Amino acid sequence: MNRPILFRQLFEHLSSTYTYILGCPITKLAVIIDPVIETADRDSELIKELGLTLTYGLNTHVHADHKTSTGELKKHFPKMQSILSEKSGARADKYVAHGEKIKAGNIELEARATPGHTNGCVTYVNHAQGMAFTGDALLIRKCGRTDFQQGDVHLLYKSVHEQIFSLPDDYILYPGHDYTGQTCTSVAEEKKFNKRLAKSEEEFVQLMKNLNLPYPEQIEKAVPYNMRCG
Ligand SMILES: N[C@@H](CCC(=O)N[C@@H](CSS)C(=O)NCC(=O)O)C(=O)O
Ligand SMILES: [Fe+2]
Repeated sequence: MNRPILFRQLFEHLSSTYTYILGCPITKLAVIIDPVIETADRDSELIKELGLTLTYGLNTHVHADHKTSTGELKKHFPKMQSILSEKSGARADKYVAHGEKIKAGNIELEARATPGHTNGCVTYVNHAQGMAFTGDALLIRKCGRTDFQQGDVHLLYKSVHEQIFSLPDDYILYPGHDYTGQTCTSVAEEKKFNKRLAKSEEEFVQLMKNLNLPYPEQIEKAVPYNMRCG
């Protein structure tokens, strides 16, 4: 019998960040995606309760709105290695390139480079379960902003259309944040209903120019911390 993977979606309310745990039921090896410093103890306790050991701590990008807990989690799981894109320019134990596979027992994630929100953004795709972890490249019905950290509106449009919308329609997409209480979406839904990316590139560029969002409250502290502590 193919036993289902262990999967948890966790929320950190100060930055509205989602953290994901994926564990192999046989080897008990696990990965965590986008863990947050404020919830490091909660996450490590849950991982231990599930009988799992962390192999990798993945960041989808260098976050601007919160500090990552990949450094902190190494205190609980000394063999854990942090992972970031080779394009991020930040410190990490291991760098991933486009197309590279990350394995922990029967968990396998394909790293797809999805730059545009930052130049080091990665979407991690679990083909066996039909799931993708998009970080801030794609949020439910919207997307990450492109007005700091080497943001590039044209590149984001290309990344999402070529690397995320090209996945099978029924793949479930798990975002880096949600500010409206939603948890996940699907490729089919976002191709049809995304308020920014379902539009033409020209319309998308205009929309993104006029977002007028205030900078994240923690940006001054979070970016330098995440550059050296992944
Ligand atoms: N108010 C929040 C920050 C909100 C924000 O800017 N979110 C980012 C993702 S975190 S880098 C974003 O890209 N948002 C796009 C959007 O349309 O909401 C805070 O102060 O932390
Ligand atoms: Fe971000």
